Amino acid sequence: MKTLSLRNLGKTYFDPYAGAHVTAVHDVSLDVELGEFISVVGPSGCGKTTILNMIAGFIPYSKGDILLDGKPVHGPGPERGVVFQSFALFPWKTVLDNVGFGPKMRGVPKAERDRIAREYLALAGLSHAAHRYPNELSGGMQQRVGVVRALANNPDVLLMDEPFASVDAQTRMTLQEELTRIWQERKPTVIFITHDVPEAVFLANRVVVLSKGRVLDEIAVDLPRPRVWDDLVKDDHFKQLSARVLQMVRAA
Ligand SMILES: Nc1ncnc2c1ncn2[C@@H]1O[C@H](COP(=O)(O)OP(=O)(O)OP(=O)(O)O)[C@@H](O)[C@H]1O
Repeated sequence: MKTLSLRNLGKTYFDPYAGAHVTAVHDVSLDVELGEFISVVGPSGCGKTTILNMIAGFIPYSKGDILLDGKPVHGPGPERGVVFQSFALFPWKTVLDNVGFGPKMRGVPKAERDRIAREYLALAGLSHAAHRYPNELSGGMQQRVGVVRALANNPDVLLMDEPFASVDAQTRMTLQEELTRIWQERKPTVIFITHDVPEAVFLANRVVVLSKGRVLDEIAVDLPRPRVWDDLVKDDHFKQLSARVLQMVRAA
């Protein structure tokens, strides 16, 4: 398991339509501890996805450093798993084979990768769906498969970009509870991007608020775990923390 450091990270894009450079990320420094769960919030266009894509190694950074266990990150790697809003499952593969895909790419033999996939499917309450195809699943189930597919690679760092944005509110709350439960069991380091302030607070140990490509502030979330919505909707401390984060995002 590894720690993640962003040091004075910056990203400038060339915008071909404007014929000019756009600085999406100005100067971001952040140390993420082993097994920490960080939520990142901020107004549209503040650079959240750009930062996540740089950590994933999908796009190069323009300045600064990203260090994973002290080593610079350049390009994607199996120690960093990514979950997007779109489910991005392979439609021609069963759920079991979707989840076993990462281990397959690492050369894990079939029996062992099926065992790994079944273990993760059980963790997400999806054992019954192992032999179905993605188009036979609801949106919430597809997103669960997306999450366990990333986890089946046993990543040190799980990068999540608004993974629950396209499911209904009820399913979303269930997925949030499940994710906190799975995280507590496996303890990967998680960076979770969201527009939803209560979601950010519910999930994280720390919420990072971005504004115009910079870190505006960070708030520690000292709510006890396990976290369940039935308790937290009535919890004054949860409400206060959410209100503080919301104020910051609105001021960002
Ligand atoms: N490939 C690109 N080329 C040029 N500009 C880009 C590119 N990708 C992002 N940008 C610009 O960089 C800035 C930050 O974008 P980014 O998608 O990282 O923000 P975000 O906080 O994730 O936004 P949202 O919450 O709307 O998803 C925006 O001004 C955006 O227009």
